[in-house]
Amino acid sequence: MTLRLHGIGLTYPDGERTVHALHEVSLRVEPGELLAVTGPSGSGKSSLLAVAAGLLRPTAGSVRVGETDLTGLRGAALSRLRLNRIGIVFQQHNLVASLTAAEQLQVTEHMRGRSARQARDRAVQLLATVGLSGKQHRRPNRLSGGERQRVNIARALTARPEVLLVDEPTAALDQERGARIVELLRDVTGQYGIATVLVTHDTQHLTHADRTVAIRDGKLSE
Ligand SMILES: Nc1ncnc2c1ncn2[C@@H]1O[C@H](COP(=O)(O)OP(=O)(O)OP(=O)(O)O)[C@@H](O)[C@H]1O
Repeated sequence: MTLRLHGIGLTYPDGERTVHALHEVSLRVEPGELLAVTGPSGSGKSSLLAVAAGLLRPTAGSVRVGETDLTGLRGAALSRLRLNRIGIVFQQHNLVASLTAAEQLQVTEHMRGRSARQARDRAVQLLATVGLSGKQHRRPNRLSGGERQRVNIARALTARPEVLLVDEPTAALDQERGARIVELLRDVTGQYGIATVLVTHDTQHLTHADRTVAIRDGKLSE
Protein backbone atom coordinates (compact mmCIF):
# COMPACT_ATOMS: atom_id res chain seq x y z
CA MET A 1 0.00 0.00 0.00
CA THR A 2 1.10 3.56 -0.60
CA LEU A 3 2.03 5.67 2.43
CA ARG A 4 0.89 9.27 2.11
CA LEU A 5 1.57 12.15 4.46
CA HIS A 6 -0.30 15.30 3.55
CA GLY A 7 0.26 18.76 5.04
CA ILE A 8 1.62 17.42 8.34
CA GLY A 9 2.21 19.91 11.12
CA LEU A 10 3.38 18.98 14.60
CA THR A 11 3.92 21.19 17.61
CA TYR A 12 5.17 20.29 21.07
CA PRO A 13 4.28 22.40 24.08
CA ASP A 14 7.48 23.58 25.76
CA GLY A 15 6.70 25.61 28.88
CA GLU A 16 5.58 29.06 27.81
CA ARG A 17 6.33 28.51 24.14
CA THR A 18 5.53 26.01 21.41
CA VAL A 19 8.10 24.08 19.39
CA HIS A 20 7.11 23.71 15.73
CA ALA A 21 8.70 20.35 14.93
CA LEU A 22 7.04 19.75 11.51
CA HIS A 23 5.57 22.24 9.02
CA GLU A 24 3.45 21.31 5.98
CA VAL A 25 5.26 18.02 5.43
CA SER A 26 3.88 16.04 2.49
CA LEU A 27 5.36 12.87 1.06
CA ARG A 28 4.29 9.78 -0.77
CA VAL A 29 6.07 6.42 -0.72
CA GLU A 30 5.00 3.69 -3.13
CA PRO A 31 5.01 -0.06 -2.41
CA GLY A 32 8.51 -1.40 -3.10
CA GLU A 33 10.13 2.03 -2.66
CA LEU A 34 12.82 2.93 -0.10
CA LEU A 35 12.75 6.64 0.73
CA ALA A 36 15.57 8.09 2.82
CA VAL A 37 14.94 11.25 4.84
CA THR A 38 18.13 12.96 5.96
CA GLY A 39 18.65 15.90 8.24
CA PRO A 40 20.75 17.14 11.13
CA SER A 41 20.00 16.56 14.79
CA GLY A 42 16.77 18.28 15.84
CA SER A 43 15.47 18.68 12.26
CA GLY A 44 12.33 16.62 12.92
CA LYS A 45 13.23 13.11 11.71
CA SER A 46 12.04 11.17 14.76
CA SER A 47 8.91 13.33 14.94
CA LEU A 48 8.15 12.50 11.31
CA LEU A 49 8.48 8.76 11.94
CA ALA A 50 6.38 8.92 15.10
CA VAL A 51 3.58 10.66 13.18
CA ALA A 52 3.83 8.21 10.25
CA ALA A 53 3.64 5.32 12.75
CA GLY A 54 0.52 6.70 14.43
CA LEU A 55 2.45 7.07 17.70
CA LEU A 56 1.97 10.86 17.70
CA ARG A 57 -1.13 12.62 16.42
CA PRO A 58 -0.18 15.52 14.13
CA THR A 59 -1.54 18.97 14.84
CA ALA A 60 -2.40 19.34 11.15
CA GLY A 61 -2.65 17.09 8.09
CA SER A 62 -3.28 13.41 7.47
CA VAL A 63 -1.40 10.11 7.30
CA ARG A 64 -2.82 7.41 5.05
CA VAL A 65 -1.79 3.79 4.59
CA GLY A 66 -3.57 2.80 1.41
CA GLU A 67 -7.07 4.17 1.90
CA THR A 68 -6.95 4.11 5.72
CA ASP A 69 -6.51 7.49 7.42
CA LEU A 70 -4.53 6.90 10.62
CA THR A 71 -5.39 10.32 11.95
CA GLY A 72 -9.07 9.29 12.02
CA LEU A 73 -8.44 6.17 14.12
CA ARG A 74 -8.39 5.84 17.90
CA GLY A 75 -7.72 3.19 20.53
CA ALA A 76 -7.98 -0.46 19.52
CA ALA A 77 -8.44 0.25 15.80
CA LEU A 78 -5.21 2.27 15.72
CA SER A 79 -3.32 -0.37 17.76
CA ARG A 80 -4.52 -3.11 15.41
CA LEU A 81 -3.40 -1.18 12.35
CA ARG A 82 0.00 -0.56 13.93
CA LEU A 83 0.44 -4.21 14.92
CA ASN A 84 -0.60 -5.65 11.58
CA ARG A 85 0.32 -3.16 8.87
CA ILE A 86 3.25 -1.07 10.11
CA GLY A 87 6.72 -2.32 11.00
CA ILE A 88 9.00 -0.10 13.06
CA VAL A 89 12.76 -0.45 13.52
CA PHE A 90 13.88 1.81 16.32
CA GLN A 91 17.38 3.18 16.81
CA GLN A 92 17.93 1.03 19.90
CA HIS A 93 17.08 -2.47 18.89
CA ASN A 94 15.22 -3.37 22.10
CA LEU A 95 16.08 -7.04 21.78
CA VAL A 96 15.40 -9.10 24.88
CA ALA A 97 18.74 -10.25 26.37
CA SER A 98 17.47 -13.68 27.43
CA LEU A 99 15.88 -14.65 24.10
CA THR A 100 17.56 -16.19 21.05
CA ALA A 101 17.29 -14.48 17.67
CA ALA A 102 14.46 -16.83 16.63
CA GLU A 103 12.58 -16.34 19.91
CA GLN A 104 12.64 -12.53 19.48
CA LEU A 105 10.58 -13.04 16.32
CA GLN A 106 8.40 -15.84 17.71
CA VAL A 107 7.16 -13.64 20.56
CA THR A 108 5.67 -11.10 18.16
CA GLU A 109 4.18 -13.89 16.04
CA HIS A 110 2.45 -15.28 19.15
CA MET A 111 0.99 -11.82 19.79
CA ARG A 112 -0.59 -12.05 16.35
CA GLY A 113 -2.15 -15.39 17.24
CA ARG A 114 0.00 -17.70 15.12
CA SER A 115 0.66 -21.27 16.29
CA ALA A 116 4.05 -22.16 17.81
CA ARG A 117 4.99 -24.10 14.70
CA GLN A 118 3.98 -21.31 12.27
CA ALA A 119 5.89 -18.80 14.43
CA ARG A 120 9.03 -20.97 14.43
CA ASP A 121 8.94 -21.60 10.68
CA ARG A 122 8.40 -17.92 9.93
CA ALA A 123 11.26 -16.90 12.26
CA VAL A 124 13.69 -19.28 10.56
CA GLN A 125 12.62 -18.09 7.12
CA LEU A 126 12.94 -14.38 7.99
CA LEU A 127 16.30 -14.81 9.70
CA ALA A 128 17.54 -16.46 6.51
CA THR A 129 16.18 -13.52 4.49
CA VAL A 130 18.27 -11.09 6.54
CA GLY A 131 21.41 -13.25 6.23
CA LEU A 132 21.35 -14.93 9.65
CA SER A 133 20.86 -18.59 8.73
CA GLY A 134 22.57 -20.71 11.34
CA LYS A 135 22.50 -17.96 13.96
CA GLN A 136 18.88 -18.34 15.06
CA HIS A 137 19.88 -19.85 18.41
CA ARG A 138 22.19 -17.01 19.45
CA ARG A 139 21.28 -14.50 22.12
CA PRO A 140 21.97 -10.79 21.47
CA ASN A 141 25.26 -10.80 23.43
CA ARG A 142 26.67 -13.30 20.91
CA LEU A 143 25.68 -11.25 17.87
CA SER A 144 27.55 -8.28 16.36
CA GLY A 145 25.94 -4.82 16.18
CA GLY A 146 25.10 -5.35 12.51
CA GLU A 147 23.63 -8.78 13.21
CA ARG A 148 21.50 -7.40 16.03
CA GLN A 149 20.20 -4.77 13.65
CA ARG A 150 19.34 -7.57 11.17
CA VAL A 151 17.34 -9.38 13.89
CA ASN A 152 15.58 -6.10 14.58
CA ILE A 153 14.66 -5.73 10.90
CA ALA A 154 13.52 -9.38 10.68
CA ARG A 155 11.33 -8.84 13.75
CA ALA A 156 9.68 -5.82 12.13
CA LEU A 157 9.00 -7.95 9.03
CA THR A 158 7.09 -10.64 10.96
CA ALA A 159 4.01 -8.41 10.69
CA ARG A 160 4.20 -8.66 6.87
CA PRO A 161 3.97 -4.86 7.07
CA GLU A 162 2.79 -2.68 4.23
CA VAL A 163 4.81 0.20 5.69
CA LEU A 164 8.25 -0.05 7.31
CA LEU A 165 9.63 2.89 9.33
CA VAL A 166 13.30 2.80 10.24
CA ASP A 167 15.10 5.19 12.60
CA GLU A 168 18.90 5.58 12.20
CA PRO A 169 19.61 1.93 11.39
CA THR A 170 23.31 2.52 10.76
CA ALA A 171 24.06 4.62 13.87
CA ALA A 172 26.46 2.19 15.57
CA LEU A 173 27.92 0.65 12.40
CA ASP A 174 31.00 1.32 10.27
CA GLN A 175 30.72 2.43 6.65
CA GLU A 176 30.62 -1.03 5.07
CA ARG A 177 28.22 -2.62 7.56
CA GLY A 178 26.00 0.47 7.44
CA ALA A 179 25.80 0.34 3.64
CA ARG A 180 24.95 -3.37 3.81
CA ILE A 181 22.07 -2.70 6.22
CA VAL A 182 20.63 -0.10 3.81
CA GLU A 183 21.11 -2.58 0.95
CA LEU A 184 19.22 -5.22 2.98
CA LEU A 185 16.40 -2.74 3.62
CA ARG A 186 16.22 -1.96 -0.10
CA ASP A 187 16.09 -5.69 -0.92
CA VAL A 188 13.31 -6.58 1.54
CA THR A 189 11.39 -3.43 0.51
CA GLY A 190 11.41 -4.62 -3.11
CA GLN A 191 10.89 -8.30 -2.32
CA TYR A 192 7.83 -7.75 -0.12
CA GLY A 193 6.49 -4.61 -1.87
CA ILE A 194 6.72 -2.48 1.29
CA ALA A 195 6.66 1.34 1.42
CA THR A 196 9.76 2.04 3.52
CA VAL A 197 10.94 5.28 5.12
CA LEU A 198 14.42 5.41 6.63
CA VAL A 199 15.50 8.50 8.58
CA THR A 200 19.13 9.27 9.26
CA HIS A 201 21.55 12.12 9.87
CA ASP A 202 24.18 10.10 8.07
CA THR A 203 24.27 10.49 4.27
CA GLN A 204 27.22 8.23 3.54
CA HIS A 205 25.25 4.94 3.48
CA LEU A 206 22.46 6.04 1.21
CA THR A 207 23.56 4.88 -2.23
CA HIS A 208 21.01 2.05 -1.98
CA ALA A 209 17.99 4.26 -1.30
CA ASP A 210 15.59 4.73 -4.23
CA ARG A 211 15.05 8.39 -3.37
CA THR A 212 16.37 10.83 -0.78
CA VAL A 213 14.74 13.96 0.62
CA ALA A 214 16.18 16.37 3.16
CA ILE A 215 14.47 17.73 6.26
CA ARG A 216 15.61 20.91 7.95
CA ASP A 217 13.78 22.79 10.70
CA GLY A 218 10.77 20.55 10.17
CA LYS A 219 10.45 21.27 6.43
CA LEU A 220 11.13 18.87 3.56
CA SER A 221 13.06 19.63 0.40
CA GLU A 222 13.96 17.31 -2.50
N1 LIG B 1 8.73 15.95 23.60
C1 LIG B 1 9.21 17.09 23.09
N2 LIG B 1 8.91 18.28 23.67
C2 LIG B 1 9.36 19.44 23.17
N3 LIG B 1 10.12 19.55 22.07
C3 LIG B 1 10.47 18.40 21.44
C4 LIG B 1 10.05 17.11 21.93
N4 LIG B 1 10.55 16.16 21.10
C5 LIG B 1 11.26 16.80 20.15
N5 LIG B 1 11.22 18.16 20.35
C6 LIG B 1 11.84 19.21 19.51
O1 LIG B 1 11.30 19.04 18.17
C7 LIG B 1 12.33 19.26 17.20
C8 LIG B 1 12.48 18.00 16.33
O2 LIG B 1 12.96 16.91 17.13
P1 LIG B 1 13.20 15.44 16.57
O3 LIG B 1 13.49 14.56 17.72
O4 LIG B 1 12.07 15.06 15.68
O5 LIG B 1 14.53 15.66 15.68
P2 LIG B 1 15.53 14.61 15.02
O6 LIG B 1 15.84 15.11 13.66
O7 LIG B 1 14.96 13.23 15.14
O8 LIG B 1 16.81 14.72 15.95
P3 LIG B 1 17.97 13.65 16.32
O9 LIG B 1 18.68 13.33 15.02
O10 LIG B 1 18.83 14.39 17.28
O11 LIG B 1 17.28 12.45 16.93
C9 LIG B 1 13.58 19.62 17.98
O12 LIG B 1 13.65 21.01 18.03
C10 LIG B 1 13.32 19.05 19.37
O13 LIG B 1 14.03 19.77 20.35
